[in-house]
Amino acid sequence: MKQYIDLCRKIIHEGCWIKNNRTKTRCLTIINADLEYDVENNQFPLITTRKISYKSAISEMIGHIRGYRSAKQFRDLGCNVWEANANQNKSWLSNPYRKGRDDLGRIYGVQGRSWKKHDGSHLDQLRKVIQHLKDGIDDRAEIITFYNPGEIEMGCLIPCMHTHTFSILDKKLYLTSYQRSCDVPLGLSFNQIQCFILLALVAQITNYKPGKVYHKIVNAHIYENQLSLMRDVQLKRSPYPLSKLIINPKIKKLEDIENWVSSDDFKVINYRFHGKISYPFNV
Ligand SMILES: Nc1nc(=O)c2c([nH]1)NC[C@@H]1CN(c3ccc(C(=O)N[C@@H](CCC(=O)O)C(=O)O)cc3)CN21
Ligand SMILES: O=c1ccn([C@H]2C[C@H](O)[C@@H](COP(=O)(O)O)O2)c(=O)[nH]1
Repeated sequence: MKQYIDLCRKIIHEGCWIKNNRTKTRCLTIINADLEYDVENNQFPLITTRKISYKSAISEMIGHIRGYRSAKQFRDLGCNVWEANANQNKSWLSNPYRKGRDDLGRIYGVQGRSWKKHDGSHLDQLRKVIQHLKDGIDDRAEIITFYNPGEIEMGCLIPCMHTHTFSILDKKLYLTSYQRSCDVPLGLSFNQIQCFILLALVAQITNYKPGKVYHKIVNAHIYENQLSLMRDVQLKRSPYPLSKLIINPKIKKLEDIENWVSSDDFKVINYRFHGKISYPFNV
């Protein structure tokens, strides 16, 4: 929790006001943040200074792993956070690539699971990385990237956590995750959980001990309409000790995640939290 609180304080003390054209809202912004999560010692980075819907964050990650492109698919898994980006942003609603209600376009998992190649075939980046790791291979490019500059206009949003690199060191698996843009009050509460479970899950299905996640953020911001809740409510609270995460040991392969895994396969132990805070969501 300390690193999250320090980041929020840093944005408030050192941030610059930047007008964001997409949302028409000003953001207090800093450039560069480095966070770490200790998966080896099961220090689950679930925010304690407000109640977090962690099941929704876990379901979102499962959806990206499955390559979902519709807000309905996310909803059916128990994650409602893509509804607004699919159906409320004016420029996406008039985008010719949008395939009707709930469509998100070629975002995140669509690129991760079916990157279009020059010859018309598709590349499954995640399957390649998992196969390599299982075979003990780290080619120093065990990279899954959702950022396809040639298809940006085909999605409702440019992927925020856009690249995940896995590394093997001393029989342990590490993850470095890159994020270009971070809504610290809302998005980061989810993204920390997602980085953690991505390493924990991939380590489990490739038979490695998990090590750490290194989470590298470029633009970290607090929207103007979120600032007083963060400064005067959330940051006034004292954090509780971190919780632990138990993942169903029956999850053994990628197909399990594709076919039956849900947020019910993730149990959070000892989650103590302060009351709910409803931050505004800027579409
Ligand atoms: N402005 C903005 N911020 C984001 O964090 C964000 C986007 N847009 N667009 C795409 C995704 C969607 N994400 C979101 C969107 C909403 C919540 C949110 O409203 N969270 C509530 C609880 C929601 C629930 O109960 O499921 C929260 O209080 O954390 C979280 C992540 C992260 N992303
Ligand atoms: O996983 C996510 C997804 C999105 N966000 C936030 C970061 C920004 O506030 C918006 C995206 O807006 P852009 O104008 O495309 O940067 O969503 C996040 O924090 N985490």
